[in-house]
Amino acid sequence: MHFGGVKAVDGLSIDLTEGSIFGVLGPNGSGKSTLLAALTRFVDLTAGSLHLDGEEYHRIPAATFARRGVARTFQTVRLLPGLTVEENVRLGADRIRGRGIRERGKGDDDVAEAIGRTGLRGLERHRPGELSYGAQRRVEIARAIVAKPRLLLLDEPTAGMNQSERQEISALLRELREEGLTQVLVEHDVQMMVDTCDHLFAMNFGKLIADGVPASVVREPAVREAYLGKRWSEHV
Ligand SMILES: Nc1ncnc2c1ncn2[C@@H]1O[C@H](COP(=O)(O)OP(=O)(O)OP(=O)(O)O)[C@@H](O)[C@H]1O
Repeated sequence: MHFGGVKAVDGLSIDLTEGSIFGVLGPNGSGKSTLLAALTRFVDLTAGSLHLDGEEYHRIPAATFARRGVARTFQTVRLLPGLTVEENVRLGADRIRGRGIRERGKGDDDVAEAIGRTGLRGLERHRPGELSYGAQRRVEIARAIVAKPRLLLLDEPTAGMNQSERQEISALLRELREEGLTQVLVEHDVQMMVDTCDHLFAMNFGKLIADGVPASVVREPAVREAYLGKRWSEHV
């Protein structure tokens, strides 16, 4: 992924296997969000290819690609303020199945299940503005999982949260993994990444500088130099 002269993601090759949580770690501007955007077809690749179940998908339009079972959450909260929690979550199912939000009834079980799995029961009728920031982020996760994706990409889901809210999200992601949901998680909180992920990819200047078991990756000198040197003491 190049933007003019900026090599946002460059010569990167990764494999995601089913049922694991993959973390992407790297300093600001190292290409993490661009990688997620590419994986979900939000941007076109400059070169290279993407495969899902061995099938190429880098030319499939983003709108139809969502139906292949890939969902994402964004760096900033993107809920519709005028809708209730339940209606916001239902949007995730409607987007995939092409239904209108007012068509009630269908998919209600899925909506209730996603709300339950993300710990939002009792808040269905609230609007996002009435919820804590942590709860708003959980609504986003509920909206992303309501259509039962196979792959969930999360861009800094705990940004702006306190320690206990982060632990809550980490536990939720691990629960979803136990149910078989493969995830790619971008986060700056190193300890959370080590605690949550099965595998880490470390990036710098758009390139992969290390990958493997989280505890080993964060000990690699190149990773510490690129990222942890400055932040390690803040996070661990
Ligand atoms: N649409 C764009 N046009 C031009 N340059 C871009 C665009 N999107 C990203 N970039 C550049 O690509 C590089 C990687 O950006 P990206 O947002 O992917 O990094 P990041 O690792 O997600 O950073 P952060 O941790 O701050 O979110 C940066 O130099 C950024 O300025």
